[in-house]
Amino acid sequence: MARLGVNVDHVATVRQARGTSEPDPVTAAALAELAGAEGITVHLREDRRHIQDRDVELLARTVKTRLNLEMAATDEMVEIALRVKPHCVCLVPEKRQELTTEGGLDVLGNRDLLTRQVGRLVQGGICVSLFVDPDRAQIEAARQVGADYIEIHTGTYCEAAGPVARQLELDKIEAAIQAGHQLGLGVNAGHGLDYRNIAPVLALGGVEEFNIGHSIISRAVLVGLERAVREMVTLVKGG
Ligand SMILES: CC(=O)[C@@H](O)[C@H](O)COP(=O)(O)O
Ligand SMILES: NCC(=O)COP(=O)(O)O
Repeated sequence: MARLGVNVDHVATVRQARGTSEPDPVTAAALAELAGAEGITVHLREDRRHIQDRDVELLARTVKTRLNLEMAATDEMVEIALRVKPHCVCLVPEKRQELTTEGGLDVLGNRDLLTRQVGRLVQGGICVSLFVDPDRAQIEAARQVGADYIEIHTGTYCEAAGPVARQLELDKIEAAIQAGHQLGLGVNAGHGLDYRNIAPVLALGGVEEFNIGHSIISRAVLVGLERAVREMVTLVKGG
């Protein structure tokens, strides 16, 4: 049975919008684990737009399940990972202007860099995953550069308009899961998954961990709003 890893980046997005200390993604991670999450994911972006270094350091000490640190394959990030020792690092592409990750890593085009950075992380005892599009050539290259896992980018499937396009993307994900297994890689998946679009991907089987963030944090804001308002109404009424 697959595991759920909860990405708490967007708890930090709300905190950073005010520059205060709340809501704290470290507290959110603990609540996610209490609710049954079997992993916590954070993306420490080079521009520090949401998750901060302090979050990663505290999460590395407090997460009781598995901490999956998403990051670019830069020297700065590899040095942070080697110091804080998350259970797993997922190397992802980053562009300064993007709103969120727009695709998988070009492993084929960055073999030398990735071989070096994956090697440093593996030597440091950290399991390494590469965030890739569902593309056999990229998955083979992930194996060649020494990754333990791939995380299949599901964003294109999630955004596909109409059943034909969506089925096409689902077929690519199915082939990618098979390719990963044939090559002896662990297979995770994520990006853009929500309460509706996850079912067909789950039905494919073969995915060890789903990393999901935006849809869970968005839903938490709405399902938690009524209670939060009631608590403030009680205070305002002097209750
Ligand atoms: C790699 C991936 O698919 C996501 O975790 C993404 O990197 C999240 O980044 P944002 O939270 O900044 O959208
Ligand atoms: N790696 C995918 C992830 O961590 C969560 O992505 P999203 O659900 O926030 O799109």
